Amino acid sequence: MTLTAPTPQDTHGVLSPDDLEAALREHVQSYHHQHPFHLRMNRGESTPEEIRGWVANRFYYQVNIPRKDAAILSSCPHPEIRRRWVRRITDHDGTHPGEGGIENWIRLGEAVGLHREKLTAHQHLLPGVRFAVDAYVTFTRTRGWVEAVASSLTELFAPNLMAKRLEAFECHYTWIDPAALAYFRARIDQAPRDSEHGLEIVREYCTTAESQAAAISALSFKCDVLWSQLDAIDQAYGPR
Ligand SMILES: O=C(O)c1cc(C(=O)O)c2c(n1)C(=O)C(=O)c1cc(C(=O)O)[nH]c1-2
Repeated sequence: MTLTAPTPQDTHGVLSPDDLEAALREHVQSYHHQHPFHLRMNRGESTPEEIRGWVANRFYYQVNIPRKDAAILSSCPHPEIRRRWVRRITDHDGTHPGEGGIENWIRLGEAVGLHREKLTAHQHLLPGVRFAVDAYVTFTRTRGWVEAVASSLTELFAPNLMAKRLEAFECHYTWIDPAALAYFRARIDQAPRDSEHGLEIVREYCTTAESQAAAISALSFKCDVLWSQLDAIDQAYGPR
């Protein structure tokens, strides 16, 4: 195979890494921080029942995140990427029983009045949330690993929302023990580290018009996953 400089035709429609990143970042417009359920929650207007419904249903997302990360690990052929990506699994699962993000989420559940056994058995799970989360896991199992990585990039937008949420919980929902908010405190540092890595991968590997379009549509799909979860939660627990 001869290596020649790309002709103008080869690069037609291909974005520079910076333009690709800008196109991805534009998706903040459809991120779930704008969902009416989150807006009400951050204004301090959610009832205890709404908060409980949200915590119980978001638990299904939480427990499935390490499963989708394991799917990405299984299809990624690069040891140097897997070595960094694997950290996401231990962040959520912990390295010992009683540690990690899932356990912290269960403690949040208990602090809002949910029973550990009912929460972990998904007894409160709404069908719309199940379908949305399952669609995310299936996406990462069936698409190429770079597309799956791109779908995680909603985390680019998460730290602002987490910081606002933490403030709202501490200020408005004083019936919740602040120690139970450990999950959100941890994510404020973890999300930027994770999204920086994801972005680095997408910038490096999406070098054709097709792969760039696939990355952008993966992120759009993921915004829909998050939005659909909240639609289902809002419909079940929000004001009529
Ligand atoms: O509470 C949120 O608004 C929120 C959003 C997101 C996100 O944007 O995908 C994640 C999380 N939380 C989160 O806690 C988390 O661990 C997480 C992992 C991922 C992912 O796709 O890999 N997103 C998110």
